[in-house]
Amino acid sequence: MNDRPHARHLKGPLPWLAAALLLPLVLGPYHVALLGYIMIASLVTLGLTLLTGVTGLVSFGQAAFVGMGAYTTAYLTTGWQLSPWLTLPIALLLTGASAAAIGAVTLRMSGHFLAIASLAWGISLFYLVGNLPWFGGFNGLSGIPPLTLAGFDLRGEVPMYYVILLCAAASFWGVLNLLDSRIGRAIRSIRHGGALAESVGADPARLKIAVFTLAAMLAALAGWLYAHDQRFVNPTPFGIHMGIEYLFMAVIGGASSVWGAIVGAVVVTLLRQVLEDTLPALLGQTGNFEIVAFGILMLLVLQRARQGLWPWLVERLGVRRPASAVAPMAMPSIRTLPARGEPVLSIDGVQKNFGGLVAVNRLSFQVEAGGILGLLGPNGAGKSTMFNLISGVLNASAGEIRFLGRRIDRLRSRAIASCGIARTFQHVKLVPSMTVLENAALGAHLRGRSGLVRSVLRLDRAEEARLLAEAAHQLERVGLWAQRDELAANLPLGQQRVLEIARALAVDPVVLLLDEPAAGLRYKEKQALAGLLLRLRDEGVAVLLVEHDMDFILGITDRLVVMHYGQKLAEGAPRDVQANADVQLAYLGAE
Ligand SMILES: Nc1ncnc2c1ncn2[C@@H]1O[C@H](COP(=O)(O)OP(=O)(O)OP(=O)(O)O)[C@@H](O)[C@H]1O
Repeated sequence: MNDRPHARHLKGPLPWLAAALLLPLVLGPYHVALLGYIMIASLVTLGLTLLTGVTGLVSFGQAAFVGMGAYTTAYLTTGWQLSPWLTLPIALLLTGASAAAIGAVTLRMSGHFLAIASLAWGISLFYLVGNLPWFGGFNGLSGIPPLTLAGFDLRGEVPMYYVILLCAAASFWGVLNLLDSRIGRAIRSIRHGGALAESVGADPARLKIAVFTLAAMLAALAGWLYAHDQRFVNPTPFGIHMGIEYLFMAVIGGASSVWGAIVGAVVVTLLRQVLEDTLPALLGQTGNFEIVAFGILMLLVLQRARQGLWPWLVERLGVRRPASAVAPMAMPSIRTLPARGEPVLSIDGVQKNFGGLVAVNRLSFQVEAGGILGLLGPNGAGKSTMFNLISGVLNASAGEIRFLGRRIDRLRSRAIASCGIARTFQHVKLVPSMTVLENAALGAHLRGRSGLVRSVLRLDRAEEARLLAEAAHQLERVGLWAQRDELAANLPLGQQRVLEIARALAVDPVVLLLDEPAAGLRYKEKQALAGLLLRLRDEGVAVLLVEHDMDFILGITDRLVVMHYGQKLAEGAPRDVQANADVQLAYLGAE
């Protein structure tokens, strides 16, 4: 893909930043002020990009957080005469803390429940501020002091433009850094189901709250800038209609892309300006007719460019990411593998009921270090349920599961991953918008330590290079090195399964749980996979395999457990199990 003749690469944001620095030299005060306003809006939209486009959480309430930032500084600078530079961290912390509290309650909800909750907090904060006398009610607060720096008064369009530009550039830089980090990859995986993030040891619930808090803090920064730019605040610009307009900006610009935040803010703000100026004259009466035009634009974008204008433009121009400059290098292992033959997983009388259905019925078996155990059974026998019980996606109704003697059947998936139990999924779970390399690096999540702040400030680069080198090593190991810069969505299904194995190997597993890894692979690819699994076995890794391909499973497993209606029908060496009359009747006979 990257060597397509017409492929162009993004030059990076520096030329744009240079242009933005020079614009006030050629534009008049009105347009400089308009640009400042657009950049303030793009800060809120940037937060929404993180929240909605990247993490998949819809919020109509972002304008309320803008208001929180604006009112905090308005109140403290006019009522308490605090310096605006002091009110900035106060506004950020207060809004961040409120968002964390709101997020802890509402982010458990998903889908439309969260969107409805965001409407609720957006509306309540609007009326709360409007009705509190010390915030000036619906008349608002005026006399907000201008920003000053080393004795210089920064009032006026041009000085404020540069302050806003500095804040916006720093925020975009921080968010880009975050998305290009260990934490960023985990955040990007969340919208594809918490099970994926948990399977590599990340905590989706905490990450969601962190993203929500960060988005609210970006909105608060926008509010602080707005208050000192306008020097007057009232509740109107922070109402629910603005919350919806910010969401329009994110979706129209392209909610999954950071640069879409700017495109959306530019398009919606300019369009509103033009429509507000022209529509009353055209229609002969005043009213919020621009909302109708936004609605139509939104429909057009959703019809023609569902991902938003920026991704649409990138695709049309054939812009490609530059190739990754990473060399494969394995990280030191974080665990010592148990001695060959030692039982690592002990399943003891495990049962799982779904209402009246017993999907797994008092099943017992062991998985040993340096061995490949195949779990067989006809459709509906309970194999995937057993997988999900071991990996912590489901809790057992009865029985015990032990890993190296320690009970794990009450642990969550991420705790199980941190023990060194890595898995793939029957229905492939990848982050389609991330490259093959990034998807593999997701598996190395627990092998890094850098948190959100270090990632935002780009202090994680040395660790990040090690994680990517490890991911590259695993891609080389499974035969996907050549595809490292390809988007995961562009791989054929068989290779997507192999990529899941690379991601699982990056966990540095003691046990590898593979759910139908050979499904969709061609003959040669199956042979390569068999070779890889045998090498892993020889290195001492324990492999538990669910597979329907008989030749594949008979060729590589040391032992087989056959399930039927949730129960164990047979266990033993592959050839013995194959010859077992009960198995032939129940399963092999049906082949
Ligand atoms: N979450 C669930 N709720 C209710 N029933 C379920 C659930 N998950 C699985 N089952 C049922 O449990 C039984 C075992 O399903 P499971 O998916 O574990 O079988 P399997 O052996 O993996 O089958 P396949 O090879 O088709 O994937 C089936 O009857 C299935 O319908």
